[in-house]
Amino acid sequence: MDALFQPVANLKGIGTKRAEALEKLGIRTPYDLLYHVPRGYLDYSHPVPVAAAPTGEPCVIRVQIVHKLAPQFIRKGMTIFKAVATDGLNDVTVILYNNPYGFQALHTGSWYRMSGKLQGGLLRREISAPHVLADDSKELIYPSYPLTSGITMPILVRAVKQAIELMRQQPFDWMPEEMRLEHGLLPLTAALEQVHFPANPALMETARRRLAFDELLQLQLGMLIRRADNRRRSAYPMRQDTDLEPFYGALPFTMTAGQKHAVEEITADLCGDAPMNRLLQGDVGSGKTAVAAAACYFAARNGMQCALMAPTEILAVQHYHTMQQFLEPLGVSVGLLTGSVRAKERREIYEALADGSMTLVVGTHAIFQKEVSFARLGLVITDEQHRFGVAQRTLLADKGGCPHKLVMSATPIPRTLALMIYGDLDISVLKELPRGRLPVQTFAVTGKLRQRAYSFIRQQLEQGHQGYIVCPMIDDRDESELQAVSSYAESIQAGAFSAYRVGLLHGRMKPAEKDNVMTAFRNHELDLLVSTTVIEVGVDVPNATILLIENAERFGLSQLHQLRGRVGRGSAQSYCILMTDHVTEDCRTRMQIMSRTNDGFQIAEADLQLRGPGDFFGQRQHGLPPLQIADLSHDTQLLHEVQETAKKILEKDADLSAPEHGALRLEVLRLFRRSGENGRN
Ligand SMILES: Nc1ncnc2c1ncn2[C@@H]1O[C@H](COP(=O)(O)OP(=O)(O)OP(=O)(O)O)[C@@H](O)[C@H]1O
Repeated sequence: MDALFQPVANLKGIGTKRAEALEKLGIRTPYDLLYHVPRGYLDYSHPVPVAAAPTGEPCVIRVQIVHKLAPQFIRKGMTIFKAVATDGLNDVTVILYNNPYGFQALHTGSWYRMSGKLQGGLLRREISAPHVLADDSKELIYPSYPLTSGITMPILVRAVKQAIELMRQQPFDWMPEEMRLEHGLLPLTAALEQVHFPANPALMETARRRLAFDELLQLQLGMLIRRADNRRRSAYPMRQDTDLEPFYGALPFTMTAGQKHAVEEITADLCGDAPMNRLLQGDVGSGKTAVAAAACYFAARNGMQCALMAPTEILAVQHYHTMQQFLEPLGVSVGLLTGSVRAKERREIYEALADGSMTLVVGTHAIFQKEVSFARLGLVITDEQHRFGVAQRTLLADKGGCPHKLVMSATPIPRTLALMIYGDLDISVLKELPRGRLPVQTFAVTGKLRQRAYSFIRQQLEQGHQGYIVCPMIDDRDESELQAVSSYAESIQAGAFSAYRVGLLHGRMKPAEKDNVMTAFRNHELDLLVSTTVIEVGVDVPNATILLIENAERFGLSQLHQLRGRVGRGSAQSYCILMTDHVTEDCRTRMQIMSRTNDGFQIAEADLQLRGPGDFFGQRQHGLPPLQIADLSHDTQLLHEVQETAKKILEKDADLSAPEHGALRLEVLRLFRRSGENGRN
């Protein structure tokens, strides 16, 4: 078993240079190679006759080399090698580019299977740069691996075969047989072998299932252990009898039962000995900010300072105003710390935070600066939505020993998935929206109806409401796109909306300019705001009742839902118009889903199905180790089984310290090490 964990350079055909290249793929040992699973497979088992091969489509043919032509030297760096082959009935020309070794390996008179795309007419068919396999090969399904420069497919295949051989000599499996049989899983050695060189497609699936099970189980265990670790730390416990009534009494509305319940869960955590690590999940507009404010008030009454981090200046300013409105009348001092706060004010805030005279600071990543120190930081609130990296969160947490942490997210995700992704957090969910909210009515229309849509918007503005028009920009730095959005705003101001006050907001504006526009919109000095997606997260102007999204096809479902959440935040009926001339099936499906439901959970689930978890989570830094085999959106059944298993394992052995869990523990560490960070602390 030892050789499996020695440097990969020891394998035949690898050496130091290739070992360095493999390191780029995260491969250091033969064991790592075993987990470098194929991205796909080339299945040579069903060749078709040359005459029946569809032009330009991937297929496999079985041919004999008839004769090889002289190489054609085209220019420096380009030599073409050709051979004529036949399947017994029809000829096909095999073409290789700059591949003398591949050409040498083809022998006249021998039979091969070739995978590629056929081109040319019926009389002169060609196959360019095919993957080639000797016809008498025992393995007909071949792996196709992610590669890196200096490592070709044959090199990797040869190395993987050696790694498999090493594992075969001394098979091992961390999973007890009983568990394996209970879940119908292959032994580890067989699974690793079959995932690389499957005897048939069914076995490949079974092998993947075993490895996906392992991966998910290790992820789940890692998250749960981290949660348990967190519980063992000690935090400053707050007083249970802290009176929240003054806060509730000063709120301009009555909290929903859901909000109150979330506040209870949070304050119970704050009174515990261990630091809180909680996710507050709620659909768009569900009132998470008020819950966060209650938590800040509670901490403040206990003499602790709080930090609330927003992703953009616009949101930081908005949260700052909200917190001021809710908390300052109750004697809680609130400060704003963003990149555009002037140096003098900033210094004052630094001082006030350091000497403890300021209780709550709201800001962007400006809060991370090393000049910022707190007298007694007790609570840190961030928004998962806000794409703070784990590293940044850690930085802030470091500023105050072991503060309580609350993460807010407006992306409702299915429960099994949440248990996995946020396995290290406790979860509070806001299920209902504040009373009196009406679902946003949503329509998908084509550009032909633009004038009607504008007239509909005018009706809303006429009634004293406000509206947004969102113009997507692919690239914020692209001058011509920026120009297009600006001209759009100018042209509607001069035309369809000449009787109204139109504002423009885009990502390239200076923070102070953005702030001015948002303030004007909030104060109803503007009726209509043309905006790029900077309004996407969290902007809260309840008087806005109409939203038009141009080129709606450019957005994924979750993003459309976020955008739509900018209206329907008051008691008036709100509307969302999705404008698109796109007619693809996928786009139509998205528009239909949006028109049909306002339920964030349903939308998130549909989004997950349509795009897969990679895109769904997008650039958001959720701090999860990258999964190589399992697919969080499709392996739902497996997720259930894994969660049950993880629970059972930890009930008996909370930190996997029992000797029989030694190997499993190593695997968990390996998985988390792959993510390059120590996670969500
Ligand atoms: N219980 C309530 N009753 C009435 N209005 C409420 C209540 N709670 C919050 N609101 C108001 O609802 C609006 C939305 O609240 P908030 O901005 O906290 O939503 P959110 O959950 O942060 O949404 P998003 O994820 O879209 O930012 C705000 O204008 C807020 O003042």
